[in-house]
Amino acid sequence: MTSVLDLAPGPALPVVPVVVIEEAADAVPLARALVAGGLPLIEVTLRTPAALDAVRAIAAEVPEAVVGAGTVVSAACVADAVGAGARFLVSPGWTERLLGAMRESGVPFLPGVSTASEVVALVERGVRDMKFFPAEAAGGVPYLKSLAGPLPQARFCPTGGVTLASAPAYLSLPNVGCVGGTWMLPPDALAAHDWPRVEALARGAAALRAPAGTPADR
Ligand SMILES: O=C(O)C(=O)C[C@H](O)[C@H](O)COP(=O)(O)O
Repeated sequence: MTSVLDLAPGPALPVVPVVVIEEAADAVPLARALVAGGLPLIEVTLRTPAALDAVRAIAAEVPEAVVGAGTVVSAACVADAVGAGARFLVSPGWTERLLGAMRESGVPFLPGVSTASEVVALVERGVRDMKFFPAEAAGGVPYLKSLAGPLPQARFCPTGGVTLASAPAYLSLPNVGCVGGTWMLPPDALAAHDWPRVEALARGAAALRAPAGTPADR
């Protein structure tokens, strides 16, 4: 199956913006700002009542975006997200049941891990791409560096506490395909509908170099 990391058109993307949306009406202008800034792969977290409507609106009205769902923590979330038009799924963790539902959904998925045993268990189940969450709190760059030795087959999207300043160190690691974060979507900019600011922050994130050797570079 296609990896989430390979979904966006064009060159490999260094950053997946993670959206926490309060107002579904903001979804389309927000997605357009992210796309204009160069971040077409958009993860909408299912944390707010507006999330599914936001996924639906972006899927219907922003064809340049590849919208997915985050905070997918149950089989019901998988069904809701795919039903709303999510083209990929991201979870902060995983269970056998959730992994089964994500596999059956037919769309690419990134299950979350924060320990070596969880990585081994996913590799054992044929999953190579995973979210490393919560990246900073779980050990950050040194932790991922340590995993690359014994588990080089796993490729990570570190998310959780990652910033514009810390992203380059992650992106320089051989086992990092991209990073996820919310820093290009400050709550005050969203509340003020300051889409030019979101676009500018997205542009800064998109300008971070995608790691060499990510699929689009091969
Ligand atoms: O909701 C989810 O599914 C999550 O796993 C958590 C998010 O990926 C992080 O909360 C990212 O947020 P920042 O730390 O602000 O970059």
